[in-house]
Amino acid sequence: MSAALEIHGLEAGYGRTPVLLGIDLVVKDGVTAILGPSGCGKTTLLRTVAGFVAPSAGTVSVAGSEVVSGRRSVPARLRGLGYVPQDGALFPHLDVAANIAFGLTAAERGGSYGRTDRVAEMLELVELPSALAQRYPHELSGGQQQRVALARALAPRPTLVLLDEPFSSLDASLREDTGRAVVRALRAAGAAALLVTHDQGEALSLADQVAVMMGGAFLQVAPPATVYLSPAEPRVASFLGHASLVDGYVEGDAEARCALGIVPLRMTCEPGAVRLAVRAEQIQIRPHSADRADGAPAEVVDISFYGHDATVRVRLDSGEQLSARTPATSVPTPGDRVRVGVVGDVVAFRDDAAPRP
Ligand SMILES: Nc1ncnc2c1ncn2[C@@H]1O[C@H](COP(=O)(O)OP(=O)(O)OP(=O)(O)O)[C@@H](O)[C@H]1O
Repeated sequence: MSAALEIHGLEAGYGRTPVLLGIDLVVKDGVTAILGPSGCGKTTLLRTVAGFVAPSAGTVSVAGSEVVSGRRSVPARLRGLGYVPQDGALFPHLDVAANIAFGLTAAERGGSYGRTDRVAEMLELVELPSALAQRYPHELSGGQQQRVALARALAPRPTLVLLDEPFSSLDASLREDTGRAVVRALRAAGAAALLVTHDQGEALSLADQVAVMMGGAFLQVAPPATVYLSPAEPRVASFLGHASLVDGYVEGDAEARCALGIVPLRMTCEPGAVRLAVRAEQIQIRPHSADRADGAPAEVVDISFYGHDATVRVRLDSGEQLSARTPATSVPTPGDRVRVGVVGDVVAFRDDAAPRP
C-alpha cells in the first residue's frame, strides 16, 4: 500500500529567503506531529504540501500520486487533502451542515446518498450532537468549531488531513479533550494526518510519529517515546522535555563522570568528552548536608510553580545551571543551599571539543 504522504528533498522559501532546507518525510498512516519552535518553518511545510506555497526543489506524493515534481505541480484543490487551519476558518454565513457539505461533490450533496446523511455521519464521527447542524459558527464554542472544521475536512474522504495548530486557541482542558476527539475521528475515518504544533505535550500524547523541526530541517523523525527517551542530538534533548546539558567524560562504556558525580548511561558510548542530557524529572533536589553522597552542592536560583509541580533552577557550585522538576509539596526557596542528584540513566552525546572535567 502506498504511503499517505511521501516527501523527498523538499525546499521552499519566500523571495530569496529559504525556509525549508531539504525535507524528507514518509507518513504511512496515523498522526505525524511536526514539532518545533516558532518560525522554524512548520506552517510553510504544511502550506507547501497543501499546494499554497510553490517549492523550489523536491517531490511530494499523496497516496502514491506525485503532486509536486520538478516544475510540475498539481493545484491545491486537486490534491485530495483535507486542511484544518488554526482558527477552523468556518464560513460564518453558512450553518454547520452547509459548512460540512461544502467540499462534497454535487452527487454526494444531492444524490441518493444525500448531503444530510453525510453531514449526520460526520457530526457523529467528530462526536457532536446532530442538533448542532442548523447552528451558525458564532453559536458554537471554540472546541465545537474545531470539530466542525475537521468534519468539513474529512467529509470528502481525504487520504491525508493537514492540521495547522488546530487547538492553539482553546484553553488547556478543552485542548486536551478536543485533541483526543480529533485523533479518534481521524482513526475512525482511516485518514492519516500531519499535525503542526509547538506544544510538546500535544505532539507526544497525540501522535504516532514526531518530526522535530528546527531551522527548516528535521532533526529527528521517530515515535514519541524514541524522540523523548533517545534524542538524536542535544538540540532535540533540550527542546523536548527541557533537558539540561551537562559536560561529562565517559571512562567505562556504561557510565560518565560529570559535576553531578558518576551517572549511568542509557546507551554505551566510546570513552571521551560528552554532553549529557539530564531531564528535569531526573534531577532530585535534596536538603543540604555535609554528605557528598547526597549529591553535588548547589544554590537555588529561581522557581516556577505550576500547582501539580514546580521547576526549580539551581546553580551547581561548579557553575553549571540545571532545571529540576520537583513535587509541589517540597519546593525550596530561591537562595537555599541544596544538594543535587540524578535518578536513572542519561543520554550521552559525543563532544570532542569539550574539556576534560
Ligand atoms: N508569507 C511570507 N512571506 C515571507 N516570509 C514568511 C511568510 N510566511 C512565513 N515567513 C517566514 O518564514 C519563516 C517560517 O515561518 P512559518 O510560519 O513556516 O514558521 P512556523 O514554524 O509555522 O512558526 P509559528 O509556530 O510561529 O507559526 C519565518 O521566518 C517567517 O517569518
